[in-house]
Parts: sequence; structure tokens; C-alpha cells
Amino acid sequence: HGRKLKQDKTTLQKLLEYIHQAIEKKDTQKFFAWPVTDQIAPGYSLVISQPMDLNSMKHNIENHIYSSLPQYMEDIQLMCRNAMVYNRPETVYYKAAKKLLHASLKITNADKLRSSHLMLP
Ligand SMILES: CC(=O)c1cc(-c2ccccn2)c2ncccn12
Repeated sequence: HGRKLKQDKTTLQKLLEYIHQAIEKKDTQKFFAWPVTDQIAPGYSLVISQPMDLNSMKHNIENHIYSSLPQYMEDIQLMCRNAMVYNRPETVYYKAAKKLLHASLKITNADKLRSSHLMLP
């Protein structure tokens, strides 16, 4: 009937979804929620060869693209680095990217995850 069956989530997916929603919450101005378009950022696609955004990452989690937490974090770092390459340091986007990267590294820090009872002590 074309109904999409609800796939059971793997343990890694549950961990990545928990981390992902915590990172999404840090993106309060939603600068990283969707792909950056050439309309809002002139010449973006000429400067940034591998774009990344939080919605694309959510799909990657659902489609089992990530096989580990470090692999997921590589895309967070790519997304923030793109913003720090395209935008000048004095812009809100550059500053937001730097802040989001630091917040993400804190969220995924092993001790922090252990204390959130998401990983074995
Ligand atoms: C992430 C990024 O580089 C970005 C997000 C945005 C953005 C995202 C949502 C709403 C408005 N602007 C943006 N605008 C101009 C130049 C760069 N950006």
C-alpha cells in the first residue's frame, strides 16, 4: 500500500538522533538548518565544494550513512568550516559557526556523553 514501514532504529541511530537534536537546539537562529542557497549567499556554490546542513545530516542518520559518532562529527565540522570559509570573521554567520562547533564538541565529548547516561560508564 506504499506505506513506509517504520524501521527499528539502531543503537547508533538513537545516539546520533539524541546528539543531533541537542545540536539543532544550539542553532537558535536556524542559520544551519537548511542548505545555503546562492540566492542568500552570492557565489556560495562556487566557493564551497561540499555543502552540509543539519537537515541533510538528519536524513543521513535516518539512511544509516554514518557508521560512527566521529563520522557524524566530521559533517558537523564540515558544515561549520564551510561557514568560516565563505563568511568573513566579522559576520554573524562566521561567529555562529564557531560557537556551534564548540558547542557540538562539548555535547559529543565522551565524559559529557557518559554523564548523560548515553554511553557505557
Ligand atoms: C551558514 C551560512 O553560511 C549562512 C546561512 C545563512 C542564512 C540562513 C538562514 C537565513 C538567513 N541566512 C546565510 N546567509 C548569508 C550568508 C551565509 N549564510
